[in-house]
This record gives sequence, C-alpha cells and structure tokens, in this order.
Amino acid sequence: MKELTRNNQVSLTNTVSITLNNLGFNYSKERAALTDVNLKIITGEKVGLIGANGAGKTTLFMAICGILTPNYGDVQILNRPIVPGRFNPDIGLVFQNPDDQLFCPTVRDDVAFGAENMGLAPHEVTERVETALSLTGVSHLIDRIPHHLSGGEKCMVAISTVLAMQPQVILYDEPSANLDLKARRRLIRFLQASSETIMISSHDLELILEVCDRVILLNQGRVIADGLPQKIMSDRVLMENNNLEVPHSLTHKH
Ligand SMILES: Nc1ncnc2c1ncn2[C@@H]1O[C@H](COP(=O)(O)OP(=O)(O)OP(=O)(O)O)[C@@H](O)[C@H]1O
Repeated sequence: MKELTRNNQVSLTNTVSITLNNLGFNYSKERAALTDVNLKIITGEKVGLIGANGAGKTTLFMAICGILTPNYGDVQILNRPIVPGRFNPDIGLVFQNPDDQLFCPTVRDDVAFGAENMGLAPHEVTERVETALSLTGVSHLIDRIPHHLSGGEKCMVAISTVLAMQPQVILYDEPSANLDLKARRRLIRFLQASSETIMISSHDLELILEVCDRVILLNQGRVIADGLPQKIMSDRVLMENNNLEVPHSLTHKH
C-alpha cells in the first residue's frame, strides 16, 4: 500500500528502516549499558530518544550504526543486518561533538570525505558536497578551516558531512548542545524539513516536541516508554521517575 508523506513523497506504508532484535551491550561485566532493546522504526519517522545522563542513548546509537558490537541481539537497517565495524552508507551518525566529525583542513574536504570513500566519481562528490552544504544553509563556509568555525557553524557542517553520503537513516546525537537560540532554531527547521528516517537523542525536550512524531524513553539501557511525544512527556510521574521534567510548553497547556 502506498501513501503520500508530509513531504509529498510516495512511500511504502510501514516499511521498516531500523529493526533492533533483543539488543544487549555492556562495556564491563558489572553493569549492562543496553538490555533487551526491541524496536522497529518505520521509514520516514522522526523519533526522539530521551533519558537522563548515562541512560544509554549514545551507546544505543553506536550499536545501531555498528561502531559497537552488541553482546547479543542484532540490528537491521533497511532489512539488512548491520555488520559491526563495516562502513554502511545507508546509515549516518552525527556525533554529539562536531569536533569528532571534522578533521580535514577545509570544510570542502570534510564534507567530501565520506562521499569519496564511497568510491564516487569526483564530479559526483563535488555535486554532493554542494548539495549537502546548501541543504544545511552553510555553502558560504566551503573554503573555511573547520577548526575555526563557531559552534553553530560546526554543527551544520558536521551534519553536511553525513548528508553528503545520502544515507536513508540518520542518527543525531545531541544536535542542539551548545547552540545559541538562532542556531538552534535553524537546526529545528532543518530537522523538521528533512526527508530521511531520523532518530534524535536530546536533553532538549522542546526540540523533540517540535520535530518528532514519536519518542522513546530509556533508563539504564532499557526502553521504558515508546509513543507520542506529547503524551509521554506530559506524564509527570513517568518523567520524574526517570529523572526528567515535563517540558515547560506542556505544563502550560490545558
Ligand atoms: N567507553 C565506555 N566505557 C565504559 N563505560 C561507558 C563507556 N561509554 C559509556 N559508558 C557507560 O555506559 C552508560 C551509558 O552511557 P551513554 O553515554 O550511552 O549515555 P547517554 O544516555 O548518552 O548519556 P548523556 O545524556 O550523558 O550523553 C553510562 O553508565 C556510561 O558511564
């Protein structure tokens, strides 16, 4: 069955982009970082991932994209198993700290890096770099030194490095951390308009409310709740039991 999405693209209803089957991971024997995580993320969904410090959000992202090898369970992206350690252009991760993503002498080189590693022809790489920088609104930074950019500029360039690989699934780890109001607003508009299947880990619950149609709450590596952001985040008991607060905009709605 086909339907029109919000972006007027034809998509297959209920096509699954991310499948996690009974996923578990621990950094050490004493404590599990992820326990029995089962999830299906539908193509085109924008999913928020919330939870207190240390809940396992970054760990879950690293397991989904194959940077970490799960202790048990498996991950499928677009119905194909993820092989830990192997580059998979279908999925991209925007790191919490843009400095972990930017290491080349120029913005152009950084944004080209992933696309070049996919073995694309030089003219295709150039085209992708220009398209990615234009989508994030930072084409004017193409010749700059990444290291010298502001926090907001680095954030959008880091996102561009992932967009240039044109993954269908993108994981954003704390994308609004350290952004000023204007840069945060630009990021929110960008995320709202994005057409990929996305997961966004964030402590910025208002951002999740504005961007996401589903939210997943983690506590000590377990999924505690999964559903509509307004519903989950307005549940005061649930939020407080998980060391979170009901976002301001929901406390003032009647
Ligand atoms: N490299 C590591 N070695 C050992 N333990 C780790 C490592 N990275 C994370 N952990 C532990 O795993 C747990 C989950 O951490 P993780 O960074 O995934 O949480 P998070 O939800 O992303 O937290 P935050 O909101 O603070 O970014 C924490 O207890 C953390 O101390």
